[in-house]
Amino acid sequence: MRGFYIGRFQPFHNGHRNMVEQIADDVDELVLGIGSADDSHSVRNPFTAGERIMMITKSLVDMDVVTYAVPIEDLERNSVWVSHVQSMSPDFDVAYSNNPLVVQLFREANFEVRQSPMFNREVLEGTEVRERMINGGDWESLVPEAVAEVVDEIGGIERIQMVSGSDTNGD
Ligand SMILES: Nc1ncnc2c1ncn2[C@@H]1O[C@H](COP(=O)(O)OP(=O)(O)OP(=O)(O)O)[C@@H](O)[C@H]1O
Ligand SMILES: NC(=O)c1ccc[n+]([C@@H]2O[C@H](COP(=O)(O)O)[C@@H](O)[C@H]2O)c1
Repeated sequence: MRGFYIGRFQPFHNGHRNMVEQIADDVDELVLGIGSADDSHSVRNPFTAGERIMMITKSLVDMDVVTYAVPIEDLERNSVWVSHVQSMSPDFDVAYSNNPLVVQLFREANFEVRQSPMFNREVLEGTEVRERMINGGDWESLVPEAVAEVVDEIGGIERIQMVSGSDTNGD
């Protein structure tokens, strides 16, 4: 059985990793859809699709499940978004999400959707990780070690601090 789990993963954090560990109990293979793949260099979406692929691939290298990271660009039309996802992804049997719009769109397209509890959501939230990156807080403890290494390699902290200080970051 193959599952599909979409997120923006800006960045991939320990809540996402916990969700993948739980999903791995259900499926043999998992597609990770990298949502808003066309967006980067903004406060909400600082990292490119390619950078997020590196974070995810390196964070999941020890997992006993075959994973595929597939970039999915945003569309103006929610009504055809699931078809768009299917056009970019390997076939899948079940979709995983805790995002109400994503759940609704997949259910309307007759997919089975599974949700999970939120893990330590007070801190395991992309917005919190990005705020700590901007403010010089401890963001490393909220992400897999591999993500911290990728952020370092790409100069991610310098970038997010730069776009947060700009008035053209779209946020
Ligand atoms: N701590 C968590 N535990 C379980 N699921 C999570 C957790 N954080 C995010 N998710 C789920 O993972 C999916 C992708 O989330 P997303 O990439 O938007 O992260 P986020 O932490 O919600 O980020 P942001 O604050 O940037 O919106 C969504 O279905 C979201 O509900
Ligand atoms: N019309 C669309 O393009 C559409 C609809 C629903 C979700 N999405 C994307 O799916 C992803 C969902 O991930 P999150 O749960 O991280 O918000 C986001 O990148 C979001 O933009 C896009």
